[in-house]
Amino acid sequence: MTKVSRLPVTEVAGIGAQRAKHLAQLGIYTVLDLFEYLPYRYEDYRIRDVHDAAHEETITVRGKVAGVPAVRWYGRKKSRMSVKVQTDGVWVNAVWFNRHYLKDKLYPGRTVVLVGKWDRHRLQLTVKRSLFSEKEQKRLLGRLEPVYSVSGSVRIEWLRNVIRQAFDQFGDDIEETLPPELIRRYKLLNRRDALYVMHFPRDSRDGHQARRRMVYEELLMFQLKWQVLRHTRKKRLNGTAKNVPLDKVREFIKALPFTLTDAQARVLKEALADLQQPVAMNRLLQGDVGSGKTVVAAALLYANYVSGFQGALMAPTEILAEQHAHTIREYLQPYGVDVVLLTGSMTAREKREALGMVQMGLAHVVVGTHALIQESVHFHRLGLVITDEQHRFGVNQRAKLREKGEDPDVLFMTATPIPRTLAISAYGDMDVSTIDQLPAGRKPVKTVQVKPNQFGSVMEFIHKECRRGRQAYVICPLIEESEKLDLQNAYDVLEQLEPALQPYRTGLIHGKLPAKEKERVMGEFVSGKIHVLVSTTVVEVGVNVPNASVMVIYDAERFGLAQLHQLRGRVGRSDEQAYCILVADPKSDTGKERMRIMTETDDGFEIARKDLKIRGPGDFFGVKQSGLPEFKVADLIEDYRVLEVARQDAVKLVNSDAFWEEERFRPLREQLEGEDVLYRKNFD
Ligand SMILES: Nc1ncnc2c1ncn2[C@@H]1O[C@H](COP(=O)(O)OP(=O)(O)OP(=O)(O)O)[C@@H](O)[C@H]1O
Repeated sequence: MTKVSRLPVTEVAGIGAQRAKHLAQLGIYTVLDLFEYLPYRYEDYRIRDVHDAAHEETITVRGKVAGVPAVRWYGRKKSRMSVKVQTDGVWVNAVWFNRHYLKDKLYPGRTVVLVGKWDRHRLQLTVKRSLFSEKEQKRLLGRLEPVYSVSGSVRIEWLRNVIRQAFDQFGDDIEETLPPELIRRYKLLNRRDALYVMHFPRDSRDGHQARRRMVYEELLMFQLKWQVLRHTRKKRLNGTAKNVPLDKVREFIKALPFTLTDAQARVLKEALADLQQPVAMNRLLQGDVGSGKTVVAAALLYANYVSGFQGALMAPTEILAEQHAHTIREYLQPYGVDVVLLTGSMTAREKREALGMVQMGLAHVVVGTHALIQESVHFHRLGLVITDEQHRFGVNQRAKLREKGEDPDVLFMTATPIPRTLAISAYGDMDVSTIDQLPAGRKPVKTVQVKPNQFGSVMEFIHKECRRGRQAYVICPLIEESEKLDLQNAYDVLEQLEPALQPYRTGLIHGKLPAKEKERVMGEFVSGKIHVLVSTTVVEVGVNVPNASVMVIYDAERFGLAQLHQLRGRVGRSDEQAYCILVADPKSDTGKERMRIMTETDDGFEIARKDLKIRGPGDFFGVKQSGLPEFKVADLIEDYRVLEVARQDAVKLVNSDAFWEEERFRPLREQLEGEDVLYRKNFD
């Protein structure tokens, strides 16, 4: 049997060298890649009744032209044509943009099929595609057409055809990856049929079955990866059981300027117990914004140090790395711990110096960005690695760092409040600790929503807080897909704010600013020289300036709940009352709901739960910010149960000898192997 995973796409009739190059740009090299290049949605050519269609839904309707089209021109090129079409007893206003040449085809009485976006309030259909000929209608009506993400010179139509062709030629060679018992237990489609139906579903029931199979496969692979890692680590047992002088750690904690909350103390105890085990720690520490994760990290780095090991702390951005270095230094320097910063933007000389310190073990704690996992960094008895905002680091990056030491203890910190059960399922191989309590005396951040035209009163409020010696953040509107526009926008906001905030000083920080400049602006904000910090990107503000008491977020409805909550978490980090002002005029129901939730609750876990309920797709769990892994087919909320089932199956498989030895598991093992070289050695 031909291995479709090894066959180049040029084996498919109609794909020459040139076309193969274009496909390569989409990451498609082999025939199997082609099969696995799944559509991200389907165009639904099943005729719908407008009465049942939701607002803004894309629908296909059949109707009779009931009038003469009217064309309006905007300049010489742009046009808008509209005509009444009668369907299901409703007079729908059909609108075309820049398609005036279709006018002659739209004569009264003609039956047409139109695909477009439905405006339920205006009874209007903005047409995307019009099917006039009977032939075309016959070909498409009633079907679900796959839509692929394509770029460059690859066209969807062509891609569809070659995938069909590939199935004709090689479909039967698609290998089953799941063992027969799992297929039977869950009544899954075989891999070939599932893939075929994913591309060419006959109806939604059909599609549902195919999706079910692909989701299970994807989640099982995901869980297997984790379980294999965990399995090998446990088997090797070569973590180091540290001999932690607990009395010293206790002294450290006693000397802190505050008492740890019960939650902090409990979590610290859990992690300290891990350090003393021969199995390397692999723990997720989740805690709401401002719950005090950093001091727990500091205490652990200290425990690691007094046990005779080097420690590392990895942050997602330079600003955060710098801030952490600063904070950790404040905590640990009095105990003779040398903290060294290592970031990408340091000069060659600074870097060399830092690297030398790290290698010789003169640096006891290294704080940095991704720069930490580069080849040139050689650690000296690396015993503990802590990563902050762990979701920004991929599995491989984490594993790389792990390999640098002698299998160090690893703690991942995240502020994204993922309900605990979901966290345990998603991070299959980790233990989970949760700080579910804020330091005493914290007041909930007072959150209000204002309309964009209330600019004046917002300024007044910032003035008032600044007069009291407090500081403020202003987050600029988010303009997706264009950094340039973002920047322009930020400067515009600054220009508007500066005079309005006189005599208080404003500073701007954005992604494009050189590192040194960022550092300077941040430094001035921390020291209070700048009163109001204007910022474009969310990441740049993952900081701790307890004196800041106001957070203004422009266009708040455009951020997801998780992001909004993160941003709001930048204030309310002391005993003083803090405020969050959401500047928003939401039109959509989701936008309104988000604003309502934000103004009603301050508790991250509660927000996560509520969001799960309303489930704005692409909001909490759909976006990268959520901290959960992203999948091709699976959806963590919808398929949450499958995730848990897959986890249990993966645990059982990995712990059975059959999985490692028997033929029926070979395709699974091979697929895992193909995923990443890092896993390969587990199969030797
Ligand atoms: N037990 C405590 N009592 C009083 N203040 C505390 C306590 N623990 C931490 N803090 C202070 O609370 C502030 C927030 O703590 P920290 O920066 O560790 O939060 P975090 O959990 O990392 O938050 P985020 O994820 O929002 O960055 C800091 O100024 C810290 O000094």
